[in-house]
Amino acid sequence: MSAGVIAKPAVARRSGALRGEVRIPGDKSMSHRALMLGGLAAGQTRIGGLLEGEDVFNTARAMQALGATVRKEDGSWIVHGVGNGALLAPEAPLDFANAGSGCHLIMGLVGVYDFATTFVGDAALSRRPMDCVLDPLRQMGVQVASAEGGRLPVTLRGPKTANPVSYRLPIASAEVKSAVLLAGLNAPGITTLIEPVPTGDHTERMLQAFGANLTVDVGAEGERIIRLEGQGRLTGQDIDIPGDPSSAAFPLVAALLVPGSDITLLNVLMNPTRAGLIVTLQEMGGKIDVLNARIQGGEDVADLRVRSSALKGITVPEDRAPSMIDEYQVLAVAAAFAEGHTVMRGLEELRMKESDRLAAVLSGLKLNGVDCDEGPASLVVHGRPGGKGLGNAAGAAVATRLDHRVAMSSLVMGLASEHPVTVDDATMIATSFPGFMELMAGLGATIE
Ligand SMILES: O=C(O)C1=C[C@@H](OP(=O)(O)O)[C@@H](O)[C@H](O)C1
Ligand SMILES: C=C(OP(=O)(O)O)C(=O)O
Repeated sequence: MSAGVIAKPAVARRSGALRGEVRIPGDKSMSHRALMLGGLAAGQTRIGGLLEGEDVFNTARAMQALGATVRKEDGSWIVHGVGNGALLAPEAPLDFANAGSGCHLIMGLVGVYDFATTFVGDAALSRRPMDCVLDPLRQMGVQVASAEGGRLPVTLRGPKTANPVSYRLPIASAEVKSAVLLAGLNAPGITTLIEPVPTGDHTERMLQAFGANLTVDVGAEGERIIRLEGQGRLTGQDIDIPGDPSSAAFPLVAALLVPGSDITLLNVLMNPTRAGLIVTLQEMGGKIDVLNARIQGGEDVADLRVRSSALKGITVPEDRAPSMIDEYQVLAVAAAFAEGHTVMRGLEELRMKESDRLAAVLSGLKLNGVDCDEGPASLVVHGRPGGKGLGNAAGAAVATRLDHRVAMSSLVMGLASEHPVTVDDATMIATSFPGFMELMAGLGATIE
């Protein structure tokens, strides 16, 4: 719950078959980047399909504080940028509330400028260590002042001229990669980023679309080597943002679990660096048909027909984690209804999100009768097909810990469990999926 907002509990009950066709709201990762690059580029950027969620609005406000103008006109968002290298010093701290991606990326974007910028956030964001981004920025010559453990509030002041670095990502994180690349935009010469395991590539794609000189090569050990020439010209673009696969995940898993369901999710981003959940659920026996596969604005997009399915537990390949990092909680819910065990490994990053998501998912599942085990970076779920005995008949509520995805995945679980599933607070859902309740109700889900 953000400061000043009253907690709103919610309860999901076993539903009849889910039916219908729905459009998924815009991709959050692309929405952040479109506002940032639009605000930086010279001229006008028009964004269609922007996610109108709290996280994205905080990025829009930050870009305004840095000199861009942002307004809505005829259903699209119009951004006028300042030109690469010409961001203005903000007059007040930039408040990112719950949004890690907005905060991490803008630390890179503006942290290398020769003025002070302060970053603040809500209790969940203030708990998240920022060193993953602060370390490479220090190497670029940025002075960092932070609360203990590299936490918010953080103040950054760039040098007169930033050093372009060659940086090997120590963790598989699209946010860290993007922060370094965005910082490289304001450093003379070539910034090189070496990525041992591929992560979400929206920053690379969008930088190229805005005119940056950016190349991607594959090294001898299969690593991606990204080179960006700093201080080049960026020019405003027209961008159409497809639906967010991380949001599509909730109605998708609900339809797999609720008997008799048959739904279609329209306009879903299918970029392979983001589509790990769909592949995993198909391997578990999920009936997911990829329809009308097409390229839209340089990205793979498709419609997904999803029918209820008898799922089987699998071992999820560890190297798939970056392509479904935000989807493990709802995958754990799917696994709770699958025959056999589902093993998920390589999840250390999950402890650094809005909540310690491994701990949160484990306690939510246990509260609702699921048999599961947690390791330092792993989760094993022992499924119960049909959901018999799952849910919490006494109405005990899952603690959502300021985490939108804990709230949504728990509610999905309640739609197929024998007993209801209750969450203590659904307000955070507005950060990434403001129309979640209405969309689910439109498909026939019973969530109050
Ligand atoms: O690049 C992005 O927009 C994101 C990358 C992921 O974070 P990490 O790269 O830190 O794992 C993901 O969890 C987050 O929701 C969005
Ligand atoms: C981790 C997430 O986002 P962020 O890092 O932007 O807070 C998320 O949306 O699940």
